[in-house]
Amino acid sequence: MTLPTFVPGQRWISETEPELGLGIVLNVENNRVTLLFIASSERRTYAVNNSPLTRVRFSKGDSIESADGWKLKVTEVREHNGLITYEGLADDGTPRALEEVDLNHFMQFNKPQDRLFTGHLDPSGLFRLRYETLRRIGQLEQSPVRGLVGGRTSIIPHQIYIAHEIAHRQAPRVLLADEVGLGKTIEAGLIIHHQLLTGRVERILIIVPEPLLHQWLVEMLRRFNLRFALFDEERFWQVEDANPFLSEQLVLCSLDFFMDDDERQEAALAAGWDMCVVDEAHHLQWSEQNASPEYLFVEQLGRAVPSLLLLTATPEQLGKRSHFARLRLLDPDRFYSYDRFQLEEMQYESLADVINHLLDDPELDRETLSQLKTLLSQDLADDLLERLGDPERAESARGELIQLLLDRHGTGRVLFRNTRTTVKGFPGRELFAYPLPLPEAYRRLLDETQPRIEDLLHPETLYARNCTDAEEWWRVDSRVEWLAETIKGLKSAKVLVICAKTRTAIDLEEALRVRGVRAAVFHEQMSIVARDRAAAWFADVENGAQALVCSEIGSEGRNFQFAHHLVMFDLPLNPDLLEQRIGRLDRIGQSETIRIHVAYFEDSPQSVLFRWYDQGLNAFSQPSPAGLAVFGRLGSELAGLLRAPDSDGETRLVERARKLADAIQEELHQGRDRLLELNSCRKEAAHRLVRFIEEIDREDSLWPYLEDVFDAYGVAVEEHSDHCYILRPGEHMRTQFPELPEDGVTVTLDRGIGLTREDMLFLTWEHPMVRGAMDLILNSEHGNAALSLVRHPELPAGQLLLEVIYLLECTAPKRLHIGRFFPPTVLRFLFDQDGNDLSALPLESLAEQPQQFDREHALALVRSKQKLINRLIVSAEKKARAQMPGIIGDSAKRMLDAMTTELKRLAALRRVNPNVRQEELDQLKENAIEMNNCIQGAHLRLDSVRLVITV
Ligand SMILES: Nc1ncnc2c1ncn2[C@@H]1O[C@H](COP(=O)(O)OP(=O)(O)OP(=O)(O)O)[C@@H](O)[C@H]1O
Repeated sequence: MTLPTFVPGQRWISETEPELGLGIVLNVENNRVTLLFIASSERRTYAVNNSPLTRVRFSKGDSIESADGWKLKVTEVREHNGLITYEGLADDGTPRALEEVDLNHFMQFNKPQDRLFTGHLDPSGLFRLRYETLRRIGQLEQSPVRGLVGGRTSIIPHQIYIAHEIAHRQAPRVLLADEVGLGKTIEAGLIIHHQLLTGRVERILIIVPEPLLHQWLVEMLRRFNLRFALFDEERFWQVEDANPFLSEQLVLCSLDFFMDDDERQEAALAAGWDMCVVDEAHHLQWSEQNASPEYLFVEQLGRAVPSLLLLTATPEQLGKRSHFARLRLLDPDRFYSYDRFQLEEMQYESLADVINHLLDDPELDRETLSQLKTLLSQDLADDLLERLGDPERAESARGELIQLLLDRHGTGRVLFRNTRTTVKGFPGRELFAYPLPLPEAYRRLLDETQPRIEDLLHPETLYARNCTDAEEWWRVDSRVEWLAETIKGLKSAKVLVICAKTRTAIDLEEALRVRGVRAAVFHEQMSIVARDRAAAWFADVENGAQALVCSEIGSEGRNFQFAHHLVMFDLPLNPDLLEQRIGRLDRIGQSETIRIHVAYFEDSPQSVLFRWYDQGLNAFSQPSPAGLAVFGRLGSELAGLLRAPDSDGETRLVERARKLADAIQEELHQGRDRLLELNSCRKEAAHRLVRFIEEIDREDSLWPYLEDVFDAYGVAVEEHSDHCYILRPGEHMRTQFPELPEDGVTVTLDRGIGLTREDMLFLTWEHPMVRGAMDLILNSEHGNAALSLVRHPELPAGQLLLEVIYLLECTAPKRLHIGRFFPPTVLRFLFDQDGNDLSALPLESLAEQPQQFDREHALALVRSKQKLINRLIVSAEKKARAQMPGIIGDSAKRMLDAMTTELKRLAALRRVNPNVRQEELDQLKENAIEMNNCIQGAHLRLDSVRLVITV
C-alpha cells in the first residue's frame, strides 16, 4: 500500500467525521499530519500511515465554490508540488483559477455522487436499509390505516371506523358521542395520533373536567406515546413575558382552569392551535337566554381553531337545544337554525327509509327513486343517479349517494354515536334491589318541612341541614348499615359506590371506616393528586381499598371496569346520569356481568323513582335511548308523584313511561338512530380496515427491518421471550439511538403482549423509536453511496452495474397536507456498464457477497469509472423524468377529485344555507389551485447510488 503524501495547504476530508467540513493540512511531522477544519473550528492530528482521510480532488465538469462565495465550473485541473489549481469559468463567464487552499471550508460531501467519488462508501447493508426505509415511508404515507396502527389498543371496529372516517378529513370538526364506555377517549387518541403523524396538526389543546386530567395524560402517553404538558396555575406562570401556551405543542388543561380568568382564556385564544379537543362536552351548557361561560369560551376557541373534537356520551343530557348549540359550535354553516334542525329531524324516518333501500334493494322502486331525487334536488347529483342504472358502477354510486344523503340531511358529518346494540359483546347487567324502611327521623322531617325534590331524593342532606345538633345522618340512615353489610358480604370483591352529593360521599367513607370496611373516597373537592391516589388505592388488587365511594361528578369519565359491583346509594333524576354511573363499570374491558345494587326507601319518593327506572324505562338492564325524551315529556308528572306519592298514579305513570319509551325507541330506531347507526359504523368498511390492520400486525416485516437497523447502528439485542426483546446501547453504537434509554428497554412486537405488558414498549411502524430510526437514516447521508459485490444467476461475473435511487418529492406549505395526494415516491434504476436497463431485477435478487474492498482500491475503481458512472446517472435521471408526468398526473387527479367533491358539497350546502360564505368556496378553489401548482412542481432528487460488481 502506498502511503498518502500530505502537503501543507492540501484539502482533505475525514471519512469518519465528514460533518467537520473541508480540512486543510497545517503540517506534517514525525509521521503525523495535523489538519485544521475551519468550518467547525476543529484541529485533528492523525498518523500518516493510518488516517481516515480522503483527498479532495475535483474533476473537469465539476462546479466548485471559493471561500469568498464565487463559483467555478472546472475545465482544467493542474497539480504542482502536491497542490492543485482548478481552472475554469466563473459565474459571470470570465476565466478564473482557484487554488485548493481557497476552496469553501464549509463544503459538504453529503450528496451521493460526492461521497462516491471521494470514497465515502458505506457498507451495502446501509444502502439497502436506506432503500427499504424510503420504500416503507412511501407505503406508510399511503396506507389507509396510517396513524391507526401504532396505539397500544385493541383493534375495535367501530373505533377504527370512526377514527379513519374523521382523521382523513382536513381540519375535522365532530362530536364523538358513543354511548358511555365505548371508547371515545381512544377514538380521540387515534384521531390525534393520525393527524400528528401525518403532519396535519402540530399544536393541540385538550380540555377536560379536572377529575379526568390525569387519566387523559396517562392514556395519551401509555396508549399513544404522546406526551402532553399538563397546564395548571403553577405551570402557566412559569413562563414570563410570553404566551405560556406557546412553550408547548401538546397541552392538557381543565375547563375550570380557564373559567373566571380572562388572561388564560386570551392566552389560549391567541396560541395558534391546530386542534382543540373538549371532553364531557355536555357541560357546555347553552340556552337562548343564557349561554354558559364555558360554552362561550369554547365557541371562541372553535372560531380560532380549525379542528374541533367534542366528546360526550350524553349529548342531550342538558336538553335538545343545548345539543343543537354544540353542533353549531362544530359547523355553524350546517346548523344555523334550531327550527330547521327540528324540522329536519322529523324527516329522518323517510331519509332512513331511502338509505335502507339503497343499502338492501337490488332494484330501487319508483317511489324511492323519486324520494331520492327530491332529497338531492339541490345537489347536482344527476351523474350519480345515472350511474345507478349501470351494473358496473352502481355499487360505488350507491355508496356515494348514501354519503351525500347523510351529509346533507342528517347530522352525518358531525355526529358519531355507536351504541351497545350495534357494538355488541358487552357483558350483561344484573339488578339487585334492596327496599329498606324509611327511617323515622327522615319521615318526621319530610312531614314537617316543605322539602324540595332534591331533599326528597336525598333526605340525608335535609337532615344534615336541619338537625345540626342531632346525631350524624349516617347513624340514623338504614342504608348505611345495609351498605356496610353488603360490601362485607361480597368478601374481597371490589365495590364502586356512587351517590349524588359530595357531602354524602365524604360522610359515607367515614361511616364505612367506622364499620370496618376499607373504603376510599373520590369527589370533586379533592385535589387531583388525592383523587388519583384514591383511585389507585381502589385499583390495587393486593392491598387496596375494597370500596370506593364516589360523588356523581367525581366519577364521570373514569375507568373502573376492573370492579364488577356497583352500588347506587341513591338515584339521580336525570336518566343520562344513571347511565353515566353504570358506565363506570360497563365499559370496554369489563369481563363479568355487572351487579347493580340499588337501595331505596320503601313507600317514599325513592321507591317511585326506582320503579320509574326499573319498570318504566328499563334503565338498569340496558341503556335506555328514549330515557331522556320520556323524562322530558313526563318529568313534571313524575315530579308531582315524587312530591305526593300515590300508588295508583304511580302504576299509571310507570305504564305510560314504558309505552312511551317503547314508541320513542321504535321511532328513533326507524329514524334518527338508524341514521346515526349507519353513519357511525359502516360495518363492511370497518371490518375491511380491521382486517387491514390485523394483516399488518401479522405481516412480520418490522422485526427483520429493525434487526438490520439495530445492527447498522450498534444497538445490542437480546431475546427476552416470544416476540419480546431487550435492547441496549451496544459498545459500538454509532450515535444516540432514538427512544433508547442508557440502561436499555424491553420491547414487544405483539399487540396482545403490548396490551397486557405496559412495562414493555409496543413497537409498530408508527412507534417513535421506529420513526426516529427512519429519520436518523434519511436525515443523514448513511447509505447514500455504496459499493458491493453481488451474485445473480442471470448476470455474468465481472460486470459493473450502477444502481441509482431517485426520489420524486413535492414541496408544499404544511397546511395543504400534500402528502395525502403526493407521498415521496421512490424510483429505482439499475444499469449495466453498456447502459442496458436492468431495473426489472429487484434489489433483493442481487445476492450480496461478503468480500470487503480495501478503501484505496475502491476509490481507485470509482475514480477510474467516474465518467461511466456520471453517464449512467444521467441515463437514470432521464428515465426518472420520463416517469414524472404519469406520477404527477395521477396525483393531481386524486387531489382534484377530492377537492371537487368537497367543493360540490359546500356549493350544495350553500344553496340550502345562505350562511355558507362565498369566500369559503373561493378558499377551497385557491387551495386546489395551489396544490396543483405544487404537484406540478414536484422535483427529482438523487438519493443514493451503489456501484455493483458481479462475481
Ligand atoms: N381499543 C381499545 N383497546 C384497549 N382498551 C380500550 C379500547 N377502547 C377502550 N378501551 C378502554 O375502555 C375504557 C373506556 O374507554 P374510554 O374511556 O375511551 O371510553 P369513553 O367512551 O370515553 O367513556 P366515558 O363515556 O365514560 O367518557 C377505558 O379503560 C379504555 O382504556
